[in-house]
Parts: sequence; C-alpha cells; structure tokens
Amino acid sequence: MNLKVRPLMRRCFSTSVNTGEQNLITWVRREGGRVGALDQQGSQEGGWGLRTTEAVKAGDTLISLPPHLILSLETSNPLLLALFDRVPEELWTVKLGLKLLSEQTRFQMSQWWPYIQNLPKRFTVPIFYTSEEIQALQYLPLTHQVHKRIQFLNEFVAEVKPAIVGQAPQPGQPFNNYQILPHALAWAATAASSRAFQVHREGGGSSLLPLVDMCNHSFTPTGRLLQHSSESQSLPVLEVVAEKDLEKGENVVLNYGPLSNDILLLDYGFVMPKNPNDRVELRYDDQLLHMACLVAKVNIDSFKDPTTSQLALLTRLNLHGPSSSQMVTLGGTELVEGRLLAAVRVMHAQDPMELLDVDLEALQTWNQSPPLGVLNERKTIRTLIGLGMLALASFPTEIEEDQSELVKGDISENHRLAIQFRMLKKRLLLDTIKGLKARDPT
Ligand SMILES: C[S@@+](CC[C@H](N)C(=O)[O-])C[C@H]1O[C@@H](n2cnc3c(N)ncnc32)[C@H](O)[C@@H]1O
Repeated sequence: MNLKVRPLMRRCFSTSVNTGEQNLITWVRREGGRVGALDQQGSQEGGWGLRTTEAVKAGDTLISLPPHLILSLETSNPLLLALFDRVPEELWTVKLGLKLLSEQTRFQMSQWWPYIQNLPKRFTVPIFYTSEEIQALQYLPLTHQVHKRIQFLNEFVAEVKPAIVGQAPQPGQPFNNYQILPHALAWAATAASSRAFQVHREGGGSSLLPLVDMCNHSFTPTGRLLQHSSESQSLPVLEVVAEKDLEKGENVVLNYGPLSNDILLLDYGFVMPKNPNDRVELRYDDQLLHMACLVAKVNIDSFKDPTTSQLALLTRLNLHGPSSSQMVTLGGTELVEGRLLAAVRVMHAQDPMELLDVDLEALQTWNQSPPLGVLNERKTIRTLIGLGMLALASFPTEIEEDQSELVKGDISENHRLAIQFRMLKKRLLLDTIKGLKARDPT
C-alpha cells in the first residue's frame, strides 16, 4: 500500500484532546447551540462518547445544533468546486474530506477549528492497514473494496496534484497553499465516512455534525437524530433527542443505520458481533454450485447444463444474462438471499413442465410447504449447506486458529480487528449451515 504515514501538512497537530477551551460542549453552547445534561467521556468502545449527567425523559432534547455549525459541502471556492466535480458521486466521503482539509488548513481562521482539533488523529479503517493486515481479513469482497479505495486516493491525488499542490502561492487555492498528500486525504475522507450523517435538504448531502458525532453506534439506540428545517434549501437545525427515559450516566448512542460489518469496518473501523445486517457475499456461479452439490452429495448435472426454462427463470432472477447481478448472500434471518434460494430450487426441478407457471415470489421465500415438493426442497437445502461449507473452506484458517492468534499478545490493533472480522464471517456461515439443517425436511 502506498499510503505512507507522513506529516499531515507542513505543520504538526496535537494528538490530545484539550478539555479546556476546545471542549466541544462549551464551544457548541458558545455558538448558540443547546446541550442538555451531557458530558464527553472515554467510552468502552474506545475513543470518546457522550453520557448523561442526570436522568432524562424520553423525547427530551440532548443536543440542538445550530445550522451554521454543520460542516457540509457548501463552498463558494471555485477551485474546490472543480475538485468536487472530479470525484465520483459514490465517493462523497472524498468530497467532504476535501472540504474538511480546506477548513483544517485555515487553522484558527476556520470557524470549525475547535471541532477539527478534536477529531481523532488515527483511524482503524483498513485503508490504513499494512498489506499483511489487509490479508488477515481473509475476505475477498472486503479486500477488493479496500484496494479500490486506496487506488482511487493515490490516483486522485496524483491526477489533481497541479491543482492542489500549490508549488507557488496561488490565490484561492483551497488548501491555503499546503500540499495535500494521499495520506492526508485518506485521513479526511475517513473522518467523513466515520462521522458524517445524512442531512435532509434540497440536493441531499452528508455533513459533519460537531458534537452529535461524539455519539457511538448501537442497534438498540438511546438517542435519535431529528432534523427541523423551515425551507428545503437551508441547512436544518439538528437535534439529538432521548429515545427513551435515560438514567444518569447512560451512554447516548445512535443507530448509524442497517450496516453490515463490511461497511462498519471499511467506513468506521469497527465490527459488531451478532450484527443482524451482516452477510457473506459470493458469486452465483454454475461451477461453484456444482461443487456444492458434490460436497453435499446431491446428484445433479443441471448447474452445468441448464434447460431453456431454467435459464429463463435465472434471467428473471437477474442471475443470468449480460447485465445480471450475480452477487448473492448467505446469512441473516432469511439464511440465504431469496434469488439464490429460488435459483437452486429451479435448478433442482425434476420436471421442466413444473417450471412453466411457477410463482417466482414463492420460490424466493421459505414457505410452509416447499414450492417444488419435498424432494426438491431436500436437495436445495443440502446444496445450500454445501455452498456454506465451501464458503467456509475458502478461509485459510479455522475459527480455533483465529482464536489462538487473538490471544497472542504481539499483534497490532488493526490485525486484531481483521481477525475479529473474519471470525464473525465464519460464525455467520456456521449459523447459516445450522439454520439450513434445521429446515431440512428429512
Ligand atoms: C461518530 S464517531 C463516535 C465518536 C468516537 N468514539 C470518537 O471518539 O470521536 C464514530 C466512531 O466511533 C467508534 N465507534 C462508534 N460506535 C462504536 C461501537 N459500537 N463499537 C466500537 N467503536 C465504535 C468508531 O471508531 C467509529 O468510527
């Protein structure tokens, strides 16, 4: 990886949080915001979190953030706007990162300076991992994303260098004539990915919300983010309200959304055990499914040689054809993605005639009575179990080995996270296999 840790700018920043004048709560209040009975505390998740300092009633406002403290993409700098145009829409974190860097390089001149000084100096997202740590993830869909992001950041910085390096002082240069290195942009884009919230206004847009972004994540949140806006174009007033009655000393945690562990690690740098949104991705592939049949000792040739009616149904499931999407998932309460379940049922159909008027919706869900009969269901379930076993076997290590690697004291924080990530994927596959076995009609 080419994202070397180098000084962020030509000037160094302190890595400690100054609880004096830079205290975010004091700053937000001074700026006209309202902050209820809260304080900023070291959290059990690591880093900072917010906690109540007295009992609070459900619906009470804990934070009210004035619109001018929202750090959005809004800018009148034409050079910065030109840079935004060169970033693909889906990489909004890079755009917001560029805006953050443009404020950071203004130091005390930026109205967000007290906020920027409090941002973490390091992140545990995989774009900062060594190649050994990336390899330790053992999961191709994620490592692919990591490499894609690293490559984009390196290429982007190289490509726009003349615009942002500023060898000679240039009026309007968005970074105050500071040189932006790939590592600095990676830091800023990660600050954006791990801390931004979607702000509802015309044109949409994710923005950094000082202090609100001190709230950690939970799927059982104690706080909720509300947005009030009189005009659709203007930035709203943002409020964190108590989701339920809270006692003194309770953590104020928000639900960041239905995110998988892939996204949590990639964007936020942590993973959640028992994450209801986590899945294992794999490609719907005839050969792989044929192998799954062999592993599960299910006798079938149709995965290699499908009939016309089977192919027609695979096309309707968007698993066959030039613009089809062959990425399918295992895991979760549904155990397998509906399209995959339907496809395997279709491929195990004994008689092509029974596929003529088949109900595609019914094929994609677990029903009381198997839609194509008990024998078909048995073969389908066994094939899916075989697929789960193959997915499990594609990891180079077993959970027990991961466990013993974890208890070794000499691994980095990133390496530890990578091992935890892959263990959760393996547990998810084991749970899926168990769930499928319980559905076997034999
Ligand atoms: C919006 S910030 C929350 C405040 C942050 N803890 C801090 O110190 O500034 C999101 C980051 O907090 C951490 N975080 C939030 N929820 C977490 C959780 N449930 N488990 C572990 N880390 C969490 C992650 O580092 C994540 O990138």
